[in-house]
Order: sequence, then C-alpha cells, then structure tokens
Amino acid sequence: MDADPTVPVIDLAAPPAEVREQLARACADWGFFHLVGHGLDPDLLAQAMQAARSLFAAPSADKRALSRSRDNPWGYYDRELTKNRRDKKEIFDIGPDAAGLSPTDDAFTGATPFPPWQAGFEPTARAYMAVCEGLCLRLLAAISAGLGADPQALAPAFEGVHTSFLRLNHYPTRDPLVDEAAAPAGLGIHHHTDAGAITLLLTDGVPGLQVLKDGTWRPVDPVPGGLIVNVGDMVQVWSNDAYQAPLHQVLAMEEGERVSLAYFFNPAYAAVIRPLQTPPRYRDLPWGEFRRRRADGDFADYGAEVQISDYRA
Ligand SMILES: O=C(O)CCC(=O)C(=O)O
Ligand SMILES: [Fe+2]
Repeated sequence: MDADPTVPVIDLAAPPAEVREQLARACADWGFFHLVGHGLDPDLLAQAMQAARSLFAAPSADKRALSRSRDNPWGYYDRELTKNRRDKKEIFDIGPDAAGLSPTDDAFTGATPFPPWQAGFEPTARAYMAVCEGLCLRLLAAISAGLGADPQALAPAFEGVHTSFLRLNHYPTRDPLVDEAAAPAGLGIHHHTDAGAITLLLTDGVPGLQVLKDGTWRPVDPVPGGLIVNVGDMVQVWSNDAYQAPLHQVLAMEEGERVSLAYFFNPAYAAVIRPLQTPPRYRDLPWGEFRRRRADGDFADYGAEVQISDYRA
C-alpha cells in the first residue's frame, strides 16, 4: 500500500464495467471518491455555488428570519451540533419541493423558506438538486451491481418522495455566535458519518475536509471539475458491512472562509433498509425513524446519537 494513499478518482465516462469495479473498490477501501466525467453542466455548478455565497453574505437578521424550527426542518441554522458539539459553520437546508405534498406524507416535507430577496435562488437550487438526483440514481445502480445485486435492486427505496435534501455549508473565519458568549465552536464539522445513502459534495476549492482512513485523518482536497462523493450509513447496511460509511470532519476555517454544497441522497421516509446479502448483520432498519432520531440529535442535545450499530442483528 502507498505510504500516503489518496482518495481515488473515478471517471464516470469510462466503460460501465470499469466504473462498477472502481466504485466497488473505492467504497470498500475509502467510502469516498472523486467523481469526474459526471456530465453535470459546469455553469449550473457555478450558479449553485454563487447562490450559496450570496445567501450567506446576507445580514444575520435576514438569514435568521429563515431559520428552521422544530416543526419545519428546512432553512437557516447557525448552531448545528454534531455529536453534541457545536460546529463552526452556518447552514441552509433545502427540502423536497413541497408543492402538492400533504404534511402527512412524512415528517420532512415542510416548505423551505427561500430568501425572498434573492430571486434566482430557488430555481437554481431546484435545478441543481434535480441533476444531483439523476446522478445519484446512476451511482446507486452501479453500487448495487457492484454488490452483486440487480442494478435496480435499491431503487425502490427511493420511490415516491424521497427525503433527499441539499445543505449549503458556510464555514466562516468568525464564529457566527461569537457575540452570544456561547462555548466556542471547535471544528467546522465534528467527525460524523452521513446517515443516508450517497452524498454528493461540491466545494469552492478550499481545503478542509478530512476522512479517517486506517486511523489517520487524511485530506480530501477537491480535484478540478470533480465532485466529492461518499457513501452513508444506509449503503453500509445494504452492503452488510462490505462498505463502511466513512468518518469525516471539516477543519475550522482560520485564514479564509469556505463554502460547500452537500446533496444528501436519502431513501423515502417509509423505506425499510435491509442488507442485500445473507445472513444479514442488521435487523430491518426503518429509515424514517432513523432519520428522525439523527436529526433530533443535530438540533439539540438529546443524549447519545443514534447509530446503525443500534440495529445490529
Ligand atoms: O463541507 C464539507 O466538506 C463536508 C460537509 C459534510 O460532511 C456534511 O455536510 O455532512
Ligand atoms: Fe458529512
């Protein structure tokens, strides 16, 4: 093995069998990979990044007027907890298009409070989310095939309204709560795994993301034109532990700010997740329940965060 291994780069435009094989290896070794040849329009990526930057540049009071709440998980937040420690960042979460959904469809279908002063924000965010969804479905099929299952075996978990969302992350150099004499924030994001299936990350090029590999924190610095992809807890369950959802963190920004857009490709609220292989190492895992318990822990300190190990067979 290399003395200093780095996260692999996968070209989605390569022949499908090659992609499948590289993906399987990257998921088994890292849980992270850089994705190039993804075919997403660079102008749309630039517009989405610019929309996020403009939003975070707005005055605090305007952003806080869009804050998420107990009843609506979407919108602005500047006191996120990871593992019950405050992160040095502010975020804006965009949920599914709530038009036409009844509030009873699931617990995550509230309307996103879009910034009324930024006209192009919503259409840009929706267009970006749509291409992320398409790309994640392609990756899901390749992951499923790489696990020896039918390429469409995992798709039913995403039928209907899936609970995917787009999170805009802003890591400022100045703690947003510095005036509140709050306990100081530590990292940009404390170490965690992503709860869902696949995360697609677009960054502004500023380093800061790290993955824990063989006991060492290693940088995941973006490659030009590439997206950073990692698998989440649900892929670990489907893979019956052949793949591990990687622990990752973001350093606190000191010199200059950083912006990233994380698209979390998550199953439908009612989906039940179970390993593709037998004997299963996990009991049936109701995604909606898991997601709700994880989200509660991000919002406030309710004790130990729910983990997939709580569902081990
Ligand atoms: O900003 C990044 O590089 C990573 C963000 C992340 O891990 C998350 O939002 O879950
Ligand atoms: Fe993450």
